[in-house]
Amino acid sequence: MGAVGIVKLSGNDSIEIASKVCRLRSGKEIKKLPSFKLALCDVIDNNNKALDEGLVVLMREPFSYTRENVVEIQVHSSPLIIQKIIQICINKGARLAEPGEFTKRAFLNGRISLNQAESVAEIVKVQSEKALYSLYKNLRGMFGEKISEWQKGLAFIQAKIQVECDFSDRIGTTDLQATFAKEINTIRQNIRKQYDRSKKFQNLQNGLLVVICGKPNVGKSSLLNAIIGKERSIVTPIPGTTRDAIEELFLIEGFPFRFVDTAGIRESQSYIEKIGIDKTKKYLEEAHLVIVIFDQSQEINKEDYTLVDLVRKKPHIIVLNKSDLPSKIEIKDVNELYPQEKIIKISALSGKGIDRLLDQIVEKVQLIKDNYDEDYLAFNFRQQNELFKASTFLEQAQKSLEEGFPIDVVSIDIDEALRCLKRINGEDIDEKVVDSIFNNFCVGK
Ligand SMILES: Nc1nc2c(c(=O)[nH]1)N(C=O)[C@@H](CNc1ccc(C(=O)N[C@@H](CCC(=O)O)C(=O)O)cc1)CN2
Ligand SMILES: Nc1nc2c(ncn2[C@@H]2O[C@H](COP(=O)(O)OP(=O)(O)OP(=O)(O)O)[C@@H](O)[C@H]2O)c(=O)[nH]1
Ligand SMILES: [Mg+2]
Repeated sequence: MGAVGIVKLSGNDSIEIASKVCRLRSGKEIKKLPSFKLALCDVIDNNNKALDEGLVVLMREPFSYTRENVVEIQVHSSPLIIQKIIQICINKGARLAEPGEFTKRAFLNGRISLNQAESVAEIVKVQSEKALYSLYKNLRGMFGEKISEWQKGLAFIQAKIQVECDFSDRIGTTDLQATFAKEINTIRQNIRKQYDRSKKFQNLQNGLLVVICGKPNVGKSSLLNAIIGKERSIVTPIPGTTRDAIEELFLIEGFPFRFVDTAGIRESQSYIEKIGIDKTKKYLEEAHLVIVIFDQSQEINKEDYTLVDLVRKKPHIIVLNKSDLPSKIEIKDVNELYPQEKIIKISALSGKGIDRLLDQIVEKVQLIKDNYDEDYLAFNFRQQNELFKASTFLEQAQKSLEEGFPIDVVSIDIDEALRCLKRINGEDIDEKVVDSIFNNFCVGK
């Protein structure tokens, strides 16, 4: 396997510009090439001198990425060659694409919705395998389909409410109003569920924070190194070695985890060590999961106890390290501190038990295995916010119905909710918002 470099041109003049840059080996004219058929060519500079051989392909409007005429020139992927070709294309009348411009055109020309376009931006920076499969579904418009389904449902309820409003002057709660309220609630719950899943997923996407803590010298840094498989954190027999928190990203079963090795917690006189310990406490507050380590070759002492309160409210895993040394801790003593916790024996030094610990981490972060189904999601704050607003408007509509408010009031809230859903797909949206979305893309997308 290998990689090639591609220079992509889109727009009315793209075929003409490409004809001046590429000379087909067959001697034929580029503009006569059929779409989607590669042809061998020489790339020529401003003096008609060939600088590389390449393959060229036309994708004629409207059947292209942007729905405009697109030409791609595939060459050897040397930055110098690519740079030169770009310069030659500019001399022949092309200009550099703005960040996200190809995808923006695909959106403006109606090939994809805004939420599909946004998934392209996410795809290029994807960190976890799981996210990849979800993003593919967004890219293929499955989230958009779901939104349309909700829109249709709401529009239908809206119409039924209007009919009711025109032909009856009943005010006050009726069976019919209760039915409408129930129907709205069903859609609201689906929207809310999608919002919650999306938020949860964002946590996964950013990497779940797993904080390793324990008193000094128990083997926290050794454990971090053992998990990630490299000597990232300094290990010495001197208690108080780690001062600053050390963070490393590591994938388990396709999900990113941010593992943090922290300064050992103890009463310290050292100014620097105190700063480190404060940082540990901050990390503990943010942690999604805490790994508490004991050194089972030493008896439990009061420093171990100080940790109990700090991690009580967090999901945690208890680890007895240095299992290769004679044991001085009874499991039942640790159980007294952390009732109901399964205790895992490991040796960070030999690596024994680390796999079991990783399994336990995945199990502990339950949402990964159980609640995650590789489905389409709202991937960014903009989309999540629209879902949240839509569900709030529907809650309001439902309440108004249940409390017998005039039908117009209900109608306004449903309209607002519909508008939120529309904006996710990019309808009815401010041009400035569209610009700011695409400005955050990288060039070439
Ligand atoms: N060489 C190359 N590879 C690439 C891209 C590209 O632009 N060029 N893409 C850039 O992101 C992605 C692929 N996405 C694409 C999506 C649609 C079309 C396209 O031409 N669609 C037409 C034709 C469909 C057909 O013939 O089946 C269409 O939808 O009408 C091209 C690329 C990833 N790989
Ligand atoms: N025998 C044995 N020694 C270990 C094991 N894990 C760590 N050690 C040793 O214990 C000492 C302390 O290890 P570290 O990983 O630096 O401990 P720490 O918890 O990060 O210590 P501080 O950063 O000082 O809080 C080092 O000498 C390690 O080699 C183990 O599983 N078995
Ligand atoms: Mg350390």
